[in-house]
Amino acid sequence: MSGSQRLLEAGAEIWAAQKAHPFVVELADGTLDPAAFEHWVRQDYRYLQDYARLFAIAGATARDEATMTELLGIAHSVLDTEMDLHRSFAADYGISRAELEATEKAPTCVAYTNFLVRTAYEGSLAEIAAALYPCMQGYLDVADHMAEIAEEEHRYTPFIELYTSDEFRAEVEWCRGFVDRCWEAAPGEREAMEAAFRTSAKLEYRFWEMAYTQEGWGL
Ligand SMILES: Cc1ncc(CN)c(N)n1
Repeated sequence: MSGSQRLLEAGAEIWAAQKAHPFVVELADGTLDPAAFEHWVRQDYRYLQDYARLFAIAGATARDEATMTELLGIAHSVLDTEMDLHRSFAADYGISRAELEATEKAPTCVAYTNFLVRTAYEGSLAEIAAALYPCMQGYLDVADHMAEIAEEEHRYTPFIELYTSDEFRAEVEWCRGFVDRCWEAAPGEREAMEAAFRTSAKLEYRFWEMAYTQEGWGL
């Protein structure tokens, strides 16, 4: 069994919980409270800044040119294509790019981005691969599930379209191969990879919950 399959098996119950989360179900059918979605847009924008940083650091750490090219290409596509979706959703809410950039991170967003950036600086390339994998495969699987249960087009359809697009699917496919190659090349890292994968996967679940409850600091 490949490394990515092993990790996905270890995270099966977290995947199921994500697909059943009310944020996911209500986004799919278009009934999600716009305030919860606005919270997601703002927090995810701040998340993606650090997510792009994770790919950039991984790209700088990689030894071979093909891996560097791919990781730095994904960093660019996050900053460009993916964050453009957020900028256009934000514009619908009358939120400027400067306001998005100035959004204060909620506790879950702090926890998730700190974990990713810390892994980027302190972890091995194998751990970084495992930490970023749930963010890619998780969004693709959740969006595929949304596309299956969505009955008609609505205000959130561009979200489903972006995360089920051929471009995003190809990036996820590459990340899966990256995880598999790290798993094979560094057997001594497998335990650390599984721990990083599970932490990211659980934080993915918590991120839906953060947006749905419009989590703040209460201060
Ligand atoms: C929290 C989170 N995780 C993953 C993705 C997909 N890049 C995202 N936009 N936001």
